[in-house]
Amino acid sequence: MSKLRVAVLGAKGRIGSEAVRAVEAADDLELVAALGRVDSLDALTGSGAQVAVELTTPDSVMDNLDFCVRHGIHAVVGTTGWTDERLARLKGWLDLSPETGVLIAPNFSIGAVLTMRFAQLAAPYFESVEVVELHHPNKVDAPSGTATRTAQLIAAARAEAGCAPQPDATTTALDGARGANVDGVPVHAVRLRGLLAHQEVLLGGEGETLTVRHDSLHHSSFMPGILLGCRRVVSAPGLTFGLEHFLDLG
Ligand SMILES: NC(=O)C1=CN([C@@H]2O[C@H](COP(=O)(O)OP(=O)(O)OC[C@H]3O[C@@H](n4cnc5c(N)ncnc54)[C@H](OP(=O)(O)O)[C@@H]3O)[C@@H](O)[C@H]2O)C=CC1
Ligand SMILES: O=C(O)C1=N[C@H](C(=O)O)C[C@H](O)C1
Repeated sequence: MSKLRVAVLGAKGRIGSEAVRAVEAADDLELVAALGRVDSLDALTGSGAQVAVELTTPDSVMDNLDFCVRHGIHAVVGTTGWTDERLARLKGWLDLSPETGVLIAPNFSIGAVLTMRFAQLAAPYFESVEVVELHHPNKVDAPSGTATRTAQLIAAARAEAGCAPQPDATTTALDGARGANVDGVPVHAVRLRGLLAHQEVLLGGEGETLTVRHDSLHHSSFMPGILLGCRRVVSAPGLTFGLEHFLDLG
């Protein structure tokens, strides 16, 4: 059986370099290009890449995806910075290339995907919910894509269940003291040397709290999700947002 031809964009970065090794080690995948910021995207078409793994920066990802979709190259995207406006632009490109698939995964680790699912499940049963994400200090964005997505899922679950807005009696606060407000859910971002990628969802009700915590201790935690994304995206045309759609979570 022929191997799936995979390229990595952002190949010298923290996660990109790990992805290069993971693709090289996979029996059913062939690494055909490993590109950095200065390399031409023509290497994608020249190498016959079928899937591009996009692990660059929020300022590069749109141009890279524009190129991939225009050339019918499927994409597995871990890069953050997704807004409604960016998603709409991407969907517009995909409409013109209906056989091409793009997976955007706010987080490729199974533990983080499950954290989001557990938080979504628990959120309607508690009066208060806050998200705390903790990352290495070289991370360019805040809050993390995972924390933003987690808060959006929590807010949607609470709205669907008819929950009242959560109480917050703060009348004075220093700017930022209550974190960022994502759809009504406070999200706090910690940047600390020694950390990699961590998240806590704190839920509080009368006389009890529940904490859902996930820790990525090494970039290897993201690799099974990236490899699964490569294998599945080729038969999933259009936009898939979230790795959970490629997992059988029941
Ligand atoms: N979804 C998930 O599970 C995960 C997502 N991420 C996300 O992935 C992204 C990368 O993170 P991280 O590896 O830590 O960041 P790094 O800064 O370590 O890596 C980014 C790399 O991309 C390169 N780059 C920038 N622009 C381009 C371009 N146009 N073409 C090719 N390469 C380019 C950079 O090169 P240069 O240094 O020259 O600028 C750099 O080597 C972030 O958005 C991060 O949040 C990270 C981990 C997990
Ligand atoms: O930059 C990182 O490191 C990570 N980025 C992603 C995010 O913003 O959620 C995923 C993970 O948290 C690691």
